[in-house]
Amino acid sequence: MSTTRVSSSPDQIVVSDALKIYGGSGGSAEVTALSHVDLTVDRGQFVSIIGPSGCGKSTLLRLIAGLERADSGDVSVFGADPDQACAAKMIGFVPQVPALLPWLSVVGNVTLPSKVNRRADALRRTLPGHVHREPADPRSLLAKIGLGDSLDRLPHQLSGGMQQRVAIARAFAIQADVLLMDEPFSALDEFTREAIQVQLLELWEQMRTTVVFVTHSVSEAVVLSDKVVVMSARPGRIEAVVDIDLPRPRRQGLLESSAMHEYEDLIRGKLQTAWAAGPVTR
Ligand SMILES: Nc1ncnc2c1ncn2[C@@H]1O[C@H](COP(=O)(O)OP(=O)(O)OP(=O)(O)O)[C@@H](O)[C@H]1O
Repeated sequence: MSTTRVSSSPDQIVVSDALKIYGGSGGSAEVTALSHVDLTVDRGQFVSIIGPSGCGKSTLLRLIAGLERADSGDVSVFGADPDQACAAKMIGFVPQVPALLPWLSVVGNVTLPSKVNRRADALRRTLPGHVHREPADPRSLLAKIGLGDSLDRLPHQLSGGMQQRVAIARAFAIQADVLLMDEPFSALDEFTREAIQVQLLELWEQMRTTVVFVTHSVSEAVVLSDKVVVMSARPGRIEAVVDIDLPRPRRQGLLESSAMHEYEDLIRGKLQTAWAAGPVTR
C-alpha cells in the first residue's frame, strides 16, 4: 500500500496523501475515489466528514477501518497499521443499518462483543497507541441512551431509532480507541434523529471516545463535532477543515444560537464550492 511512511503518532489518526482507485481490472472502468487526502484526528476529538454524494466519505472511513487499502499514501491509527488496529479491536464501526443479532436481547447485543473480544483485548494491550479503559457497563450505557426499560426486548420489538441506539451503545461498550460512524442516522425521521443526536452527545461527553462520523447533514455535523471536514466532489479531496469552537456541553440554547448558524452557513458555503468543482468521470 505505502509509497511513503506516514509520520504516525500514538495520539492521532493520520491519513497522509491517500489515493484510492476502484476497478480497472477485468476491463472495468477505474474510479478514483480519493486523491491526495490528508487528515489528522486527535485522540478524543469528534470529527465529522461531509461532502457531495460519491465523493469518497465512506471510502475514507473504510481506509481508517482497515476494510480497504490505499493504493498509495499511508494511514495510521494511533501509531498502528489499520489492519493491526482492526484485529486488536481498537476500532468500532457503526454502520447505516444497525446489524443486531435478532435472537439476542438488547442487553445481550451490547454485552456480546466485550465477551468475544478477549483475544483482541490481549493484542491491543501490546500496541503503544492503545489507551486501556475498563469495559463500560452495558446496562448503564443503555440507560444513558434511553433504553433502560428495554433491556430484555428483542431487536424486532424495537423501532429503527431504538435499534440504532443499541448499535451505538454496543460500539461504546467495547471501549474502542476510535468509533467510525457511517451516516448512522440517515434512515431515521428528523424528530428521532435530533433526539438521538442529543443522546449521542451526552454519551460522548462522558466517554470522550474519538469519533469519525460521516453525515450529509450540515447541522448534525456542527452540533456534534469539534472539527468538520468538507470533501470535494470525486475524486474526493479535502476542501476545507472547519474547527467548531462552540462550548460543551451543547444543549438546546446553544443549538439555536447565532454562532451555531454562522458555522452552518460557513460550511454550506464550502460545500457549494465543493459542488461547483463538479464530479469528474474518473
Ligand atoms: N467497491 C467499489 N467498487 C467500485 N467503485 C466503488 C466501490 N466503492 C465505492 N466506489 C465508488 O467510489 C466513489 C466513492 O464512493 P463512497 O461510497 O466512498 O462515496 P460517499 O461519499 O460515501 O457516497 P455517499 O455520500 O453517496 O454515501 C463512488 O463513485 C463509488 O461509486
